[in-house]
Amino acid sequence: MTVKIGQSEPVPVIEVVNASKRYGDVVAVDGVSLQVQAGQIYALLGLNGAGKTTLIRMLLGMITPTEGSVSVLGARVSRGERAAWGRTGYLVEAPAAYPELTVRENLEVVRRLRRLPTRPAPGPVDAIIERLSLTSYADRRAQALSMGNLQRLALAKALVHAPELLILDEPVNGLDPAGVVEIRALLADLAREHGTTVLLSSHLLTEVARLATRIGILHHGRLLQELAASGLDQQLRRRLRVATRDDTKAHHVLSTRGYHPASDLVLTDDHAIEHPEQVATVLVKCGVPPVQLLVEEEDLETYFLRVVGADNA
Ligand SMILES: Nc1ncnc2c1ncn2[C@@H]1O[C@H](COP(=O)(O)OP(=O)(O)OP(=O)(O)O)[C@@H](O)[C@H]1O
Repeated sequence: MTVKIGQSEPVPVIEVVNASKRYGDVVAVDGVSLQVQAGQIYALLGLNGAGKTTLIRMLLGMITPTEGSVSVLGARVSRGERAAWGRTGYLVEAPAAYPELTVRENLEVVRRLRRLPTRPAPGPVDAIIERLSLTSYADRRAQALSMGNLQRLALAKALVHAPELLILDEPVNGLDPAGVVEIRALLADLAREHGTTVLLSSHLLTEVARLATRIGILHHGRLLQELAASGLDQQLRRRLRVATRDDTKAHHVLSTRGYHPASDLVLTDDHAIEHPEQVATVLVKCGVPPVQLLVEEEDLETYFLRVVGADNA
């Protein structure tokens, strides 16, 4: 799926240009520019208060930016503008449903609002109930659902009209591990098989790394970094941890051979990490053979905290 204007090049499904949102002294979103291309799963990653929800609300026309512009599916977003509504599914607040209505009835309300036909069988409501594993809950009232199933119902409501673009604020909140895996598979399948573009927010890099194709790191309203999820591995720092029976001597030996060991014999020199066997050889030759040589890799959460500069907070 591509969005085209006349004969020109495909335009991004989402385009944010220098968008800011201020609330008095608080700058919730600060000069953000980003593009999301068709079929991407773009994750906005940020700690609490980073500005994710504010940016998502801007995309949906719920908040007007103080500065800059936001376009979705080729149309400039402004308050009351509904052009993209029929082609967009979204989940932005805590999952809400009519408590007295059943799962099927809740979805039926959305079907009517969106003027979707009931045919061909099974119809959009039953199809989405099955797709989101809600079949055994279809006749249960929403008020009797667990948090996870309520979240699943909210996703079903966002998907019932098979949107081209799906915008989800923290979509796996409240789901158990099996539910997280299921939603991840569903979103990946939507992007891969149906070309659906997904923009989601999360504060969990580990989760996002498994799901997203592109990641934008937001902090204090600013987009600090954007990267392809496939390039994440190269961003993770590595180091070589060495242990010997005489670390003081080993430290001296390594320091005089062009390495830069920390006091606990951790090396961050590239050539040490690439060639730990050379470190071992030096130590053996100088009479302090290593009892341990371990290349350690930064985990994803540490990387994220390093990028947002909060690791020492
Ligand atoms: N209506 C508002 N009035 C004043 N400040 C606001 C308003 N909405 C958001 N903010 C502030 O803007 C900043 C960004 O909030 P936002 O809800 O967008 O962050 P978030 O990344 O979605 O956080 P969370 O993960 O906690 O939902 C926060 O400091 C928040 O307190």
